Amino acid sequence: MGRTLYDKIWDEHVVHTEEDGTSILYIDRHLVHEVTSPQAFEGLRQAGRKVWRVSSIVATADHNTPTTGWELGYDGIADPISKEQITTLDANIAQTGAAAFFPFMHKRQGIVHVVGPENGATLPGMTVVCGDSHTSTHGAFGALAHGIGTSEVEHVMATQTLLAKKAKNMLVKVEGTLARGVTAKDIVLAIIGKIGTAGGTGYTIEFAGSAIRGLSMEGRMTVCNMAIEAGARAGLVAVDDKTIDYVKGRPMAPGTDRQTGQFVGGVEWEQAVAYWRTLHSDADAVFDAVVTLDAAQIVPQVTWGTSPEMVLGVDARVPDPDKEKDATRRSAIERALTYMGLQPGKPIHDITVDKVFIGSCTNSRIEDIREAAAVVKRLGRKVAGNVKLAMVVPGSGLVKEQAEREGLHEVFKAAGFEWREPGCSMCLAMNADRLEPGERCASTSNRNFEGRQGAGGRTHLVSPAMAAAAAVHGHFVDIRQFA
Ligand SMILES: CC(C)[C@H](C(=O)O)[C@@H](O)C(=O)O
Ligand code: SF4
Repeated sequence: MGRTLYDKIWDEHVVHTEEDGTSILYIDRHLVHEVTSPQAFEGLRQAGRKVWRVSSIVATADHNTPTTGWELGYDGIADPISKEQITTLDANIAQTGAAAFFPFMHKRQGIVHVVGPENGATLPGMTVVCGDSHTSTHGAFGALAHGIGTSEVEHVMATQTLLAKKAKNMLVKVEGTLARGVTAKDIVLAIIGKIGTAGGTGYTIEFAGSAIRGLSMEGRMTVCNMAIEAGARAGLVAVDDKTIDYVKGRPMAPGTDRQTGQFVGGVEWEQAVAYWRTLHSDADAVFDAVVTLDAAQIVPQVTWGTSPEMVLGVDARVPDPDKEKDATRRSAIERALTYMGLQPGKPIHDITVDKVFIGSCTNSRIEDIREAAAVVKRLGRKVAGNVKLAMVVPGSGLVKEQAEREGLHEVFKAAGFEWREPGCSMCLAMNADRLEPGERCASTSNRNFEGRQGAGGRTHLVSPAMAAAAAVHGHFVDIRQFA
């Protein structure tokens, strides 16, 4: 019987399996950030253990880093806890070492899920872990990547392995052509709208079909990023030419000269590519569940509630709980509408916003920034009067640099957006960027839970193009009319 992509990577890394299915999985890449690593490092120290394979670690600071005031250096980190987490990471890496470390303000610093792929730290066929749920992002490269908890971070550091049970295989197939202006973000929100936030629980999801193949690597990362919001710990996309082209010449990829940073190829590269080309599900592989979506039917998506599955097309109206027969769901809708301050039946495009956040590990890569800038340019308008703050937060220092090289920051600044330093920022408000109670935000991030962007804040998840259009119109608009 044929194997799925997930089966193949699993088989390649499993060290031992107990009768009950509990397995020991070898881990190739360990991504580390400042929030979930301090206890792990401390635990190792207390037990007198060393990091098993220092060269598997790639670390950066992202959640707590400020997006302004970098001229002040570390003194610009106002919150003492944030500062402590960032300096603790510095000290821990100074002590243990790492294959690469991009500390606060380093030119390659950024959100760990942007930084990994960018530096070639994420490669096809790898097992990748990070103490962060959105590690699923890296599955876009045909890598088995998932988030782990702090105690598992310590376990991986100590043993280079993870205890895991194999998940079931789910195939989500998106076939056909997207309407103009509809993006990877809309695909993944539509998938979550269809299968729900528990739809992928217990599965590893492989995203496939012509619409997924048609996406850039950035788009595939956006889709895999939100696999966790669909309940799956890992998402995957098969390796193809786009994957290999993206990886080629990245600093930590095979075939790149470590001294000059130039691609030189060679046997290591050839062997890697030959292996990577096997990283797809066999034609006769059997999936435990298959879901299909027609790309042509996907409308730009906007979440209206407090869970990513509470999502509709921009042409829809806020749902009416009275029309929901299931009592549990009815009360969930009622509670969400109360929190969100929305009336049933209100057209989604009439919802006005107070703030706009373009950023996060879902949508802060160069393509996302280009998409948003293109909309701002095309609409030729300034940030609407009712929008108090519209901010663009690049995912990494390299994304920022590239965007500036292309003059995109000028487009934003001229329209009244703030152009910030890289980091997680208002995705989860661990730094100074946050919503005030009652404020409503169009956000390109991945979670719209109560209080996610600040206590009492109201989040609507959208694509970068939709967020940019909402910023200049002051309310949601259907991007297809401008695309
Ligand atoms: C802080 C971290 C543990 C958390 C996660 O695991 O995802 C964060 O990145 C998030 O997005 O909520
Ligand atoms: S950008 Fe948001 S979702 Fe991504 S790692 Fe940071 S806090 Fe988590």
